[in-house]
Amino acid sequence: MAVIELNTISKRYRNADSNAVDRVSFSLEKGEILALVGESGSGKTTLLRLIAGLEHPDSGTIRLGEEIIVSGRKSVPANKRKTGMVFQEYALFPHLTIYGNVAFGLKGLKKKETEQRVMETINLTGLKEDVKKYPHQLSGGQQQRVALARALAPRPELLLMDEPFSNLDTILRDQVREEVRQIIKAMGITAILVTHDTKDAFSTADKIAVMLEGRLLQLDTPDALYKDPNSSYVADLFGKSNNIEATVSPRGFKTPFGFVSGPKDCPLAVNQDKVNIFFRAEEADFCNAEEPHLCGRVEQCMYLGDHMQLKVCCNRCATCAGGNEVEVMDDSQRILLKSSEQTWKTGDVVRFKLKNYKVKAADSE
Ligand SMILES: Nc1ncnc2c1ncn2[C@@H]1O[C@H](COP(=O)(O)OP(=O)(O)OP(=O)(O)O)[C@@H](O)[C@H]1O
Repeated sequence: MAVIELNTISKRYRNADSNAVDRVSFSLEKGEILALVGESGSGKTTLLRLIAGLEHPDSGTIRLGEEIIVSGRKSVPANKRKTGMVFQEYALFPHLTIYGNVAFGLKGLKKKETEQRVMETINLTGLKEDVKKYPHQLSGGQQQRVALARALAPRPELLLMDEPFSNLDTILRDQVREEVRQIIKAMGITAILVTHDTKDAFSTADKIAVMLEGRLLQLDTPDALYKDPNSSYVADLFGKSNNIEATVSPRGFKTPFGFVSGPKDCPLAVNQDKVNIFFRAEEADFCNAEEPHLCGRVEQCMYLGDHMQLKVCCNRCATCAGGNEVEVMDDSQRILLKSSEQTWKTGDVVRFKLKNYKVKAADSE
């Protein structure tokens, strides 16, 4: 059984024109980490607060473990829900030691049990040397671990984290993400984190939910979201993508860059004349003229340190000297390719083949 299950949860703030959270449903299995990503105002924090019990939805139900915690007017109070919360600014108690901070949420346990639980959690989070220190004596990364230990000490069924890495500098952030993931995984806890940063989501989460205007656009594994996004919004959120128009023919797809051989059992190809071919820059391989290939001309080269990014125009575009016909260029006739070679220049002919691509309905964008 899923640890947490949301069913068509909606929330509209007083005097607002639209829902901050709009009919969101999903469930998570034990030990899964979910990242909620989306632009500012998309409803991520509101959704987290609804799960934590800091807000009440207008409709929908939430189940945590075996208990329905939200349904109609029923709402289990926040302090009775088996959730732990880590806030952006950590919210540690400055007058308490690390031990005191971690022990804070363990009221009700006997002294010996409390001691055992605190030390167990402190060991897991690598804070053993710091138990007697105060928060101001610790680095940002260490404070983050204290906040995590404090949330985990009561052994919640669900850990909620609101922008947990945003106070850390870039180098520390990479390290802390990894540590946080390892700790959560070691404890087998189900977790939801809210972040603006797609790198946080990719490196920490097992699944990512993309939100826009209160709605859940797509919830999938990082790999599936990257390689098979269900909308151009999701595709562009995780890096530049190529989405070229194509016409279906018996053996494949005619694109402005040439012919792409079709997979044998492509369901879209049967019923549709026009489709989109979707691929990431790194899913194209450069090749020579002897192999079957797609072809275009370099319109712009960008040196990006570890690779060159080539903006490539199809041969039919107005800006390409080699075009037989002049057409008005639209975005579908420009693509991005990645190259480790640094010898490209504007106007060069580029031949490439697609290692991977997805066929999408032309009207799916
Ligand atoms: N307490 C509130 N009262 C009224 N409106 C609110 C309140 N909190 C959030 N909102 C509105 O609800 C919508 C969703 O906000 P929310 O904070 O959940 O988004 P978010 O994705 O977490 O944004 P951010 O990344 O900037 O924190 C926004 O339009 C916001 O202005």
